Amino acid sequence: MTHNKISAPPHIAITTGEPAGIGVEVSLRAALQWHQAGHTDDAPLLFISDISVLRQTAADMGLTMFFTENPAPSSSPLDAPTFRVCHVPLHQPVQAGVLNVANAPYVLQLLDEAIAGIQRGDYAAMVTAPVQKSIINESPNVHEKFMGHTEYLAAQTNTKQVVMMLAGGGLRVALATTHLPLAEVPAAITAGSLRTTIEVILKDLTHKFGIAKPRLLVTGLNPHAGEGGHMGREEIDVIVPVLASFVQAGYDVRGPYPADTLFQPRYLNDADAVLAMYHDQGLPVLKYASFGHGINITLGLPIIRTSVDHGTALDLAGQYVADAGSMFAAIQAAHDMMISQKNSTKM
Ligand SMILES: NC(=O)c1ccc[n+]([C@@H]2O[C@H](COP(=O)([O-])OP(=O)(O)OC[C@H]3O[C@@H](n4cnc5c(N)ncnc54)[C@H](O)[C@@H]3O)[C@@H](O)[C@H]2O)c1
Ligand SMILES: N[C@H](C(=O)O)[C@H](O)COP(=O)(O)O
Repeated sequence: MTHNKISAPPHIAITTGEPAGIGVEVSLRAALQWHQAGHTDDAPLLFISDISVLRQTAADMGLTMFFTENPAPSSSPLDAPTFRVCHVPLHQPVQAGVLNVANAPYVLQLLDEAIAGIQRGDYAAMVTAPVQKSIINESPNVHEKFMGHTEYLAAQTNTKQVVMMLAGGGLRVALATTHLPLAEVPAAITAGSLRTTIEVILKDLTHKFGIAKPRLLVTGLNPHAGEGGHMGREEIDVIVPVLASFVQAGYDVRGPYPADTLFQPRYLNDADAVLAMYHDQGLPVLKYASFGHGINITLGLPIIRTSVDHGTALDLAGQYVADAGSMFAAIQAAHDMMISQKNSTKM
C-alpha cells in the first residue's frame, strides 16, 4: 500500500469493495459524474483500490479517466478527469462475477486504509462500494466474524453503538438491530440499546443532517405493535417505556406504531425518520421507494461514512450495465454531511 500525503482540501475516499462485483464500475461512473458536476475543488474524490483494476475497468467501459498515485496529475491531458488513488494491490487477479477468497483480506484493507486516512486527516469522509460478507467470513486469513461495514467500522473505531440508516425516496429508515439472525432480534432490543440507538439518531440528525429538532417515528416489533400484549410483549415491556422517557425529556419521538401501516404519507409527512426494529422490517419499504438511488449511512461513528443501497450484484458484474445512481447519491450525501458537520461545529 502506498501513501502520499494529501494536501487540502481533504478528499472523499471511495473504497471500491468486492473486486468481483459491480463496485469498481459504479465507483468509476459515479466519480466521473461527480467530476463533471464540478466538484473538483470543494470535494475531490480519491479511490482506495488497486490502480491497475481501475485503469483496466475504465478502459473496458470506454471511460476517459486518469489515475495517479502522485499528488500532481502526471500524464493526463489538461483538465482531463484525473483521480488520486491510494493503491492497495489485489492479492490475486479478478474474474468478474467470481468470488475469490484470496481477495477477501484486500477488501478489508481498503476499509482499514479509509479509516486510517480519515484519522490522519487526509480524507474527510469515506464512501463504500458493496462487499460480499460471505466470502470475507470464508477467508482463513480473516479471524473476526464480518457482519457488514456497519459493525466493522464500529469495531475499528472503538464505537460502542452505531446505527444503520438508509435514506431515499423521501424516507429515512434507521434500524434498531442490523445484521442479526431474526431469532436473535427480540433479545437484542433492550431498553439500554434502544435508548442509545435513539440518542445516536437524534444527535446525528442534528449534527450531520442539520435538523434542529428531529421528529422520529418508531415501529413496534410484533404484528400490530403487539396488539395490546396479545401478540408479543416487547412493546409494553421495552419500547413504550423508552419512548416515554424521550417524550418526557422534550423530544419528538412517537410510537410504537404497527410497522405495516406506518409507511404512509399521513405519518411520514410529519417526521424526519423512522426507526424500525430490524433489517427486513424497514429496508424493503425503503428499497421499494428508492432502489438504485438510496443511500446507507452509519450514524454514531466519529467519521462520515456513506454507502450504496445495493449489493455486489455478481450477476451483472463485467457487463457494465449497473446503475451508478446510488453511488453518486452516496458521494453527494457524504459531501452534504461534511458541510452540515462543519456548520454545526461553528454554532
Ligand atoms: N453496502 C454493502 O456492502 C452491501 C449492501 C447490500 C448487500 N450487500 C451484499 O451484497 C451481496 C449480494 O446481495 P444481494 O444479492 O442480496 O443484493 P444485490 O443488491 O447485490 O442484488 C439484488 C438484485 O438487484 C440487482 N442490482 C443490484 N445493484 C444494482 C445496480 N447498481 N444496478 C442494477 N441492478 C442492481 C442485482 O442484479 C440483483 O438482481 C451480499 O453479500 C450482501 O450482503 C452489500
Ligand atoms: N444492510 C445493508 C443493505 O441491505 O443495504 C447492507 O447489507 C450493507 O450493510 P453495511 O453497510 O453494514 O455493509
